[in-house]
Formats: sequence, structure tokens, C-alpha cells
Amino acid sequence: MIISTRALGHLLSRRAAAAPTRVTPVLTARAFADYNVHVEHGRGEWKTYGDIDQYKPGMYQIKCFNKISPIGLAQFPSDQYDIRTDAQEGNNAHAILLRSHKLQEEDVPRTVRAIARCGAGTNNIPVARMTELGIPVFNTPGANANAVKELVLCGMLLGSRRVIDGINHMKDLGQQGLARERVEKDKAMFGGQELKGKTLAVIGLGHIGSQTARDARALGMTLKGYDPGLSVQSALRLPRALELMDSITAAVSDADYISLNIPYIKGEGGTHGVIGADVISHFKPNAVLLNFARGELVDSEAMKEFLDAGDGRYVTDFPDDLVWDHKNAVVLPHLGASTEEAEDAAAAMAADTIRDYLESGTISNSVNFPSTSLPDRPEHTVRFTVVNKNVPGVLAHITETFGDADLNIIQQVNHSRGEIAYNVLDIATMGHEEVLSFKNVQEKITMLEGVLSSRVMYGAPGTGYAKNLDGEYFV
Ligand SMILES: NC(=O)c1ccc[n+]([C@@H]2O[C@H](COP(=O)([O-])OP(=O)(O)OC[C@H]3O[C@@H](n4cnc5c(N)ncnc54)[C@H](O)[C@@H]3O)[C@@H](O)[C@H]2O)c1
Ligand SMILES: O=C(O)[C@H](O)COP(=O)(O)O
Repeated sequence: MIISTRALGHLLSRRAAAAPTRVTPVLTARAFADYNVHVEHGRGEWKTYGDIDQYKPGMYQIKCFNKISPIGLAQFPSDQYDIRTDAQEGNNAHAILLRSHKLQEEDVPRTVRAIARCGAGTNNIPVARMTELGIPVFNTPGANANAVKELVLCGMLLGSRRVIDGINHMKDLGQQGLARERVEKDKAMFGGQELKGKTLAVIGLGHIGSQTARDARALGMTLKGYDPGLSVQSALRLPRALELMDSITAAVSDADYISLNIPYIKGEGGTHGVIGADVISHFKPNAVLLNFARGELVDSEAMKEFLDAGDGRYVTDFPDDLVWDHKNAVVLPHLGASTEEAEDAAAAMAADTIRDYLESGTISNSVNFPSTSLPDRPEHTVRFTVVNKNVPGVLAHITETFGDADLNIIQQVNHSRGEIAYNVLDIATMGHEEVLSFKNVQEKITMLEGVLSSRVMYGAPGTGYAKNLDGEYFV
């Protein structure tokens, strides 16, 4: 399911000041009472790349860009998390939370282990660069889909009936004191059409597209859809009556309404200008295009020509320099996910995801790292995670280094995705002296060719992280 039970439960009692509940236990120092773990955790050398004045030992620091829902932020226990809502602060951040802020590499302190987008689209984050730096980027699939779907339905109505023009006209008449006199005569200027019996083409049948299709069916519409990457989960949500097409052109050609619900991906093979002159030439002259996905998906010049030529409409959630004041365009200020419910759900899901990664190493909903659901850490072990380039031989060198240090691996997980590999190794503490030192072994592993970073999870929030930055060791 999309939203964790934990987040959902929290949302149900969203206005109650309930303490957040978690299933995953935080590794506390008490859990390791039988011995101590020594790592080089950076307090001494923090100033080499962080801001020593802002550093709170024993706390995770979360840096927020944009306003993040307090309901979501309440998922972070205040005794373990230092939340910096002012983006100017947070120079020692362990993780970043953001919405549509256009994140630059300079916004990401070296201390950052993870980034979570409270929302769906991650085109405002330099994901490829973050992958090179070994930083997982997460999003919150489905958390705001209902909000967007509702606005798409509203957009269909705005595109069918001249509601906005009618409202403006009534204001004008009202100012002139002519409203009562002229209303019945003038309404003929604002006639429209009904949704029932019309055809909707949905491009992208993921969380938003599939929900839009389902509700449009309930309104009596005929459905076509196109999605070359349709997931089983989304397919199960689709109404049976939806006809799957094998191209965008085939889907749009006899559609009265077209809803665009795909991610914006730059570059070759991406989706920039996917609704261009060629696709638009297949639109019916009075088709209504609903773009609640991203502005860059639509070629503005081609759209302007289409709007100029006929009675077609463009309803969009994104700025457009060419059609913003066109009589046949309705341009909204990116409101799709701006409901209390969606903001709370997305922030709560992002917070849960970040906590899972920071506290136990679990990876879910990442757009660049492999999903990694982990077995429980066995008793008398310390968890060690390594992020490395997905090249042959690295895993062997990691396990060898543990062997050389007389450290026994009790269980391990190795997953990869594209250029990145992620290892989680639970290391036995039994049979060692009272103080188990990871200082040397962590440095050796982190500085192996191909390794980007490592973490020792031993109970003290925010510590135990090491990075290999082009051959330089940071702890
Ligand atoms: N207006 C808003 O406030 C708002 C809010 C949420 C999401 N969005 C945008 O909507 C997009 C979709 O959100 P979602 O939650 O449904 O995401 P999703 O990942 O659940 O669904 C996207 C679907 O698009 C499909 N797809 C990708 N490229 C395609 C292509 N070229 N042609 C057809 N299908 C394609 C994928 O296979 C997937 O099924 C997001 O990426 C984001 O840009 C906007
Ligand atoms: O991709 C998304 O989730 C939406 O565009 C929402 O963006 P917002 O969180 O900035 O409203």
C-alpha cells in the first residue's frame, strides 16, 4: 500500500496532539549495554565541513526547504531530531525535506545522508548528481494523488463550462448595477457541454491517472489510456471499461478531454514537450487538455496555435508565458497538492521514509536507490551499511576487510539499481572486548575503490557516518 499504516493512523487522528507511534525500534545505546562501540563519529572533525555551532550531538538534524506540514514533522521525536525549518540553517543536516524548491548541489551539506520530496515529482532535485554522491532521494508516491485527481475533475468542469468567465462577468455586471437586469439574457454567452458520454484520454495511469479514470467512469465518461510502464498495482485500480492504447496519438485522437499525468524527465528519451505539434495535430478541435503534471511537458507554441485555431481549451497548474492570458486557457498556481490532507500525508510519509533510512537502513520509495526491506538486526550485532558504485568486486573487498579485522558478518543484504549498490551487514559483537572499535575498519571500507559512504548504526543518532569524497576521507 502507498501510505504506511503508521502514517495513516497518524493522519486519522491528525488534529489530535498524539505522540507519533513507530513500529521500528530506534537503536538505543541501552540495546548495546553489554559492550560499547567506538566509531570516529566526527564530533572532533565536524568543523571540517559542517557548522560546529549548530551541531547538536546525539540528534539527527533535518533541514527543510518549503513549508512542511507540522503533522508530518511531528513524526520526528523531538528528543532525537533537531528540525530546522529555516533553510538558511541546518548546515549539519543529516537529511533534507522539501516540496517544489529547486534544489541545488550547494544546498546539500556534506553531512546529508538522504533527501525526501514531500510529493511525487522529483524533477526539482538533481537526482543524477545525488546518485553520484551516494545520497538516496525519496518521494511519496500516491500521498497527494487524491488532491490532484479532485483538481483534475474540477479542471474538466472548468474546461467544459465557462464558469470563470461567467463569474467575472457577474462581477462586472454587479459593479454596474446591472446583474439582475442582464443575467438571463447574458447567460447564453457562457453555455457549455456535459462530461457524461464524452471520452477522456488519460496519459499516464499511475496514482493520479488511475484515480482520475475511475472517477471519470463514475461520471459516465468513456475512457482511453496510455502508459507504457503501467504497474500491476495501478492496473488493478483501473476501471475495466478503460481501453488501453499503444501510443499517445492513438489515445488522444478522438478524445474530448485529455488528462496528462506523467513525470517530467529531461534529456533524451525523456518527456520534455511530449505534447507537441505532432500530438496536438491529432486533438479534436474542441478538445480540453488538462495538465496537472508539469508545464514543460507541453510545447507552449503548439498549444497557443491550437487555442488560437479553434474552441479547444487548456487547463493547467503551471505557469506558461505564452498562454497565461489566453481566453481559452485556465492557468492555476500549482495548486494540485495544496490541500491540508495531501500536505499532511506527503510530509508524514516522507518523514517515515527518512526515519526508516536513518534509523535502520531500510530503503522504500526511493527514485534512485534499490528498495531494501531488511530483516531484523539479530541480537548482539551492529549494523553497518555501505553505499558503493555498482562495479564488480566491491562486495568481496568489504567482506574481506571485516574478516581481516576479525569481525564476523551474521547476515548481509546486497541490492543494486543502475549505477548504485547498497549493502547492509550485521556484524557480531560477541566474543569481542568490552569496547568494539569500528574506527579503523570503517575508514578502510569507506576508502575502498568504488565506495561512496558507510554508516555504523550503533545507537547514537546522527553519528557513525563516513564519506569517501573523491579519495578524501570525511567523518
Ligand atoms: N499539480 C500537482 O500539484 C502535482 C501533484 C502530484 C504530482 N504531480 C505530477 O504528476 C506526475 C504523476 O504523478 P503520479 O503520482 O500519478 O505518479 P506515478 O508515478 O504514480 O504515475 C506516473 C505514471 O506515468 C507513466 N508514464 C511515464 N512516462 C510516460 C509516458 N511518456 N507516457 C505515458 N505514461 C508515462 C508511468 O509509467 C506511471 O505509471 C508527477 O510526476 C508530478 O510531476 C503534480
Ligand atoms: O509533484 C508533486 O507532488 C506536486 O507537484 C506537488 O508539489 P508541491 O508539494 O510543491 O505542491
